[in-house]
Amino acid sequence: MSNPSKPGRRPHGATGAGRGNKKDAARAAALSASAGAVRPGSATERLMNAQPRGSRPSGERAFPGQTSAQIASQDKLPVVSTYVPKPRQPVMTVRLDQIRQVLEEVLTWRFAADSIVSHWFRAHPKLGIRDRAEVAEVVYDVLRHLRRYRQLGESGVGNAVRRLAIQGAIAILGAEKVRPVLDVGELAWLDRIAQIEEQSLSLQVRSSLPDWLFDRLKDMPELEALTSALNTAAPLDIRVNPMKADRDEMLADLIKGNGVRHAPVATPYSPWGIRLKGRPAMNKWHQFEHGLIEVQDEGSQLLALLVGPKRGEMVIDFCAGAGGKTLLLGALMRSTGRLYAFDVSATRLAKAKPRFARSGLSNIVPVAIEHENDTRVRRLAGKAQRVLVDAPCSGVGTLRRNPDLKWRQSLQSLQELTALQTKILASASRCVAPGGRLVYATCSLLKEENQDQAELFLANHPDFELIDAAPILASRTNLHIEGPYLSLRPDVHGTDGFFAAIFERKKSATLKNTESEEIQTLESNSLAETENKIKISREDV
Ligand SMILES: C[S@@+](CC[C@H](N)C(=O)[O-])C[C@H]1O[C@@H](n2cnc3c(N)ncnc32)[C@H](O)[C@@H]1O
Repeated sequence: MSNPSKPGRRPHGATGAGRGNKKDAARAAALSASAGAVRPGSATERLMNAQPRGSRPSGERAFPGQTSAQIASQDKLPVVSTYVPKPRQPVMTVRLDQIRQVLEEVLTWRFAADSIVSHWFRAHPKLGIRDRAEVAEVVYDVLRHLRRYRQLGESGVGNAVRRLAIQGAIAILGAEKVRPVLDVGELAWLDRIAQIEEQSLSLQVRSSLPDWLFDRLKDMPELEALTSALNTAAPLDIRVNPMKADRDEMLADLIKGNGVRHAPVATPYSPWGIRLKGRPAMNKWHQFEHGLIEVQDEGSQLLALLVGPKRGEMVIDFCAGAGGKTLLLGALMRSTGRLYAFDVSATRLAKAKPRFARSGLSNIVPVAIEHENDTRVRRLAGKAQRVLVDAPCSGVGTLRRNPDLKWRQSLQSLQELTALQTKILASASRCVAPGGRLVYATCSLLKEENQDQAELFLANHPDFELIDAAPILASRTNLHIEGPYLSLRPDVHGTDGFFAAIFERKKSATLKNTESEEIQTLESNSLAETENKIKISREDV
């Protein structure tokens, strides 16, 4: 953090002695007023007597009898400043206050934690990289352990958010750095909570889960391992662009180049993944700028294998968002065919555009739709060989990266999300051609959003059948799952929590009346005359 009172830093406007600018006289006057007795021959005395350099005729010495070496050394006098430092606060005092400020914003839950943190950093541009990292890491630690920290904080006094900041700072930065800046009351409180046995706290509190979420996870096997993994920061997974790079070559390049400090290793399952430690500023790497690599969790990479798009096909990424999965699908299609990237959020699609540009893909058609049943969706009824629904979901599988989600979601939002997922899945399924596949995916661990949705879909869509994900993955990776669904867990697979189900539209399926009517209407509206009689141009979709 920028601190004007730091030793060695010159306050704004202070210049080196002997520079001879107009401020020298005033500075000398100030010095004489403040310095008291000036030691004869000292640097201060020389500074006070020095003429501004510009006023000295060329070649004339400042003091008769001075050698040129003495004059030269006079130009290198130590910095003397009129700055009177305020009593300095210890760095940790400032840090705790910064963390408290950010937490107070985040805990309103009005916006996602990552946007609040970035916004706060933009408002404090003088913070250095390390300052930012410390603030962000502690804020995220507090979000991960909020319920436990709140319970332990109850026995303290004063500002409750500060007590959260203290617990987070101790966990991330160490008690030896934090304790020296605490007051007696805070130290006594810390000593009291240190006596509490961790196991005496309920599992809900220990794992810092809200009740609605705990109730839904509690019957999962190895619950403590799961919750502990969800409360641990994730590594950074990146993916090579198969159109432009080879994973092994990229790995070698990173190991000897800009990735060396982040211990890059191949991800265990995805053929395109590389895992990095820490938080590299990867968006400044030339490999990123040239579209050779992208950030993508290994679980998301595996989804593309389940979709399995081929060259020349028509494929729809129904909830494309910022295009993470679209990019890999497009590359697997070798930039041929047509890949529609639908989303109701034009803002998210706009964020995808620079990624599409970097990737070098030319087969992607981004389309901002009004809702899942938009006319532009209905025009594609029965046309697509592959449709991916990466559905909006609770995001419980991504708590390692987005710990605020567990506090920002609720039972009510979960119910709204599941209703939306059902509707999106039904609409998207209409786009699937007979014999084509629909992949439904979430980054959730919750049965309501996963298995229950898959079963409901199958019950309501007898023209679709479930395809086992296990052999598809076994043929391309060394990931062996039970099937028929893909369920990934951070504690077992080292990825975010993911779910995917594959449905195939029976070859014998005939388009439902409503679907054929939609096509006929569109044809009679003279949108026809392209492949399969329905024209969906890049412009009009
Ligand atoms: C899990 S995110 C998708 C992430 C994206 N596939 C990626 O890999 O970056 C879900 C997306 O669904 C979109 N969405 C929400 N409601 C939708 C709807 N009714 N139809 C289509 N997309 C919708 C959201 O805007 C959001 O971008």
